[in-house]
Amino acid sequence: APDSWDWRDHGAVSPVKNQGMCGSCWAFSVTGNIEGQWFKKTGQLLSLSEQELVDCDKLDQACGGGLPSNAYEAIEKLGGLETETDYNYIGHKQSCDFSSGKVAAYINSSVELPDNENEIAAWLAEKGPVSAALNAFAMQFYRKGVSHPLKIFCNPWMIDHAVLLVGFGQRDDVVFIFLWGEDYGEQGYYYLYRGSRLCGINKMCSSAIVN
Ligand SMILES: CCC[C@@H](/C=C/S(=O)(=O)c1ccccc1)NC(=O)[C@H](Cc1ccccc1)NC(=O)N1CCC(N2CCOCC2)CC1
Repeated sequence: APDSWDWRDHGAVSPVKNQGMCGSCWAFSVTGNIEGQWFKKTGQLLSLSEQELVDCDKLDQACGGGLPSNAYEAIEKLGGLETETDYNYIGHKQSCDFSSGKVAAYINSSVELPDNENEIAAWLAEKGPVSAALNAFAMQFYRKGVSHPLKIFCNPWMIDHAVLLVGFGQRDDVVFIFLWGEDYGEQGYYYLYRGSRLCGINKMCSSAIVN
């Protein structure tokens, strides 16, 4: 893997979004990953719909939480994702308003990444931004710089938040974590120390596959 990589420099990451008062991080994590996979396949960066998942993904619990693995399966069954413009974000669950004629991006399958941080970095640099999950405890205190919470405050077995990894290595060998709302952290980004498997960031990395 290269010493550092940042998909924001390569046009694979849409502008920072804000999920509002809805626990839809799982949907944002997955749309961000699929935006990157679609970009890699077509060269086109689309902003894809989280609201479609909140309303139509019956395997997950809308604003009450979800799992990226369920969301990939739901997207395959639905037939794909509409754009943010066609199915815009409301921030609470409504009746499903999906129309297959408006599908802008599809996926064929999904993959779980290994839990080795170097292998995750290599995969990310080659294939695109990665859906990840972690214990979000330390995030609530984060303002800027490289977060290096003590393990006792960030139990890697208490994973409760899904995010999108977009890069690594610019500073103290960190992993960039894309968050929601640009007034959060550093322009909407959270930098976590890489190399100690902090907060379980390595345990649930995944990606959609677009053939
Ligand atoms: C209330 C849900 C909050 C939401 C997103 C958090 S959040 O609100 O975006 C946020 C933003 C900033 C800091 C901290 C948290 N969290 C989730 O969706 C998390 C994300 C996650 C957790 C663990 C592994 C992978 C991904 N998922 C969850 O909360 N859930 C996962 C599935 C679970 N199902 C219950 C029924 O049986 C099947 C499983 C329901 C809860």
